[in-house]
Amino acid sequence: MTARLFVVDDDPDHLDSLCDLLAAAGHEPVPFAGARAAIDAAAGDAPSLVLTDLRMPGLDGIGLLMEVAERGLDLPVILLTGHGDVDHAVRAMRAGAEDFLEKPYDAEHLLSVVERTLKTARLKAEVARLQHRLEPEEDLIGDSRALDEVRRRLADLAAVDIDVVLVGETGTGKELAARILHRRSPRRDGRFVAVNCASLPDVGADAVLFGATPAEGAGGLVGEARGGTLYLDHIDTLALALQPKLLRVLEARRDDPEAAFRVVASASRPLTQAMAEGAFREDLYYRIAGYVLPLPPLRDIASDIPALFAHFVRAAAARHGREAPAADFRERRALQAHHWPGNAHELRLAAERYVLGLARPGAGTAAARPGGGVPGEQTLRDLVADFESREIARVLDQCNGNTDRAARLLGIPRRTLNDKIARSPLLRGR
Ligand SMILES: Nc1ncnc2c1ncn2[C@@H]1O[C@H](COP(=O)(O)OP(=O)(O)OP(=O)(O)O)[C@@H](O)[C@H]1O
Repeated sequence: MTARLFVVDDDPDHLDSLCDLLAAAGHEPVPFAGARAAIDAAAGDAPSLVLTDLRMPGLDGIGLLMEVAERGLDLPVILLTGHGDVDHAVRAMRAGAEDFLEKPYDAEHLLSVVERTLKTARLKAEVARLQHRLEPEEDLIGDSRALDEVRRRLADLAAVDIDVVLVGETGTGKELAARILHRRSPRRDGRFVAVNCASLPDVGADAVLFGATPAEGAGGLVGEARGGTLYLDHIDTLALALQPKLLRVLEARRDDPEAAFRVVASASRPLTQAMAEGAFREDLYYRIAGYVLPLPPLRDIASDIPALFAHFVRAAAARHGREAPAADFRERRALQAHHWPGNAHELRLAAERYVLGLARPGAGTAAARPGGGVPGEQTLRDLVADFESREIARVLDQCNGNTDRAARLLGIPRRTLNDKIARSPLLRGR
């Protein structure tokens, strides 16, 4: 199977002959005279393997290995060492080299080491992919009507080939929803590649996104999403300079169904707003906004908060090796009364503090909800009385204040109704 390999050597003759050997074996070698250039290119469009000389001026083979590890690049590296360079070879293996070959090496032997390394890397990727598919499916927690609606929409959208924009405040589960879309879509064999547009570097974002060699089409992170899902988080912050290129790549998807991928983009504000401010291109919007799905903030689905909190409590308890405490009625009410500007992120932290015994759920939060009062202090009796008063007020309105008819409709004696009216501050002044 043809593989793209980076070959690094400061000796041009040796570099040429190595590349010829690899090309003759059916691979696609990319030559580099220095380690630095190879690493920068790998960060944009990773090859299947790097074959590098150990001793080079500037960054040497060990330095290259260390940078690969530091940048979290999952790249097998084979080192070519000088004869008798045992110390360096040992250091290289410790630094994470896949293998090393002593010069002068036998061409056959080099090719067999390359093939073996490529095979191991493919197997590792396959195992990771299968493991991912075996992981328990994370689903949206909550059964409020709004969340049910989101769930239904996600199921409909997953089945069809359409790009989706998810709009919601931070922590409203946009990434979770995007992963659900990916998992349930016909393209789930491809990868789910998440790109946080807000944390792309100022310099070099182009290569990270599209690859270092634009002539070859989309490489980089966009290339990795081929056949899968490209999740563009915080797309409203994508630099204007990168937007036309993204548009071109998305348009090119149509020409090559094999390379096609679904775009799921997310934003914390409507993209139409970013467009009106001139921060987002209209043509790109109309390319990706196949369907715009809003995700509700926690304060709008307060009935779901206790279940989500319990989920985070269980996760935090497992992580810290503690018992999972259960919030009591008052605590659950306090949680529901909070404004939760950080939504699930904030709720997760509250759960962690609760598990560690650092704070009660909702402690110091009730007043944070605008106009929310202090429901955390209410008892069940208060809540029932509150509900009863509202129901009586509704029926009284319906009967134009006629207590006889209202008592009949409510199924209680008129005297009882009058008593309740006299005792309720809400009803007394009516
Ligand atoms: N309804 C939900 N059910 C289960 N887990 C949820 C739910 N909502 C959010 N989460 C969890 O809360 C965490 C934060 O959610 P997520 O990262 O999806 O939010 P986001 O909207 O993408 O946030 P940001 O805007 O900050 O990127 C994740 O671990 C996610 O799995």
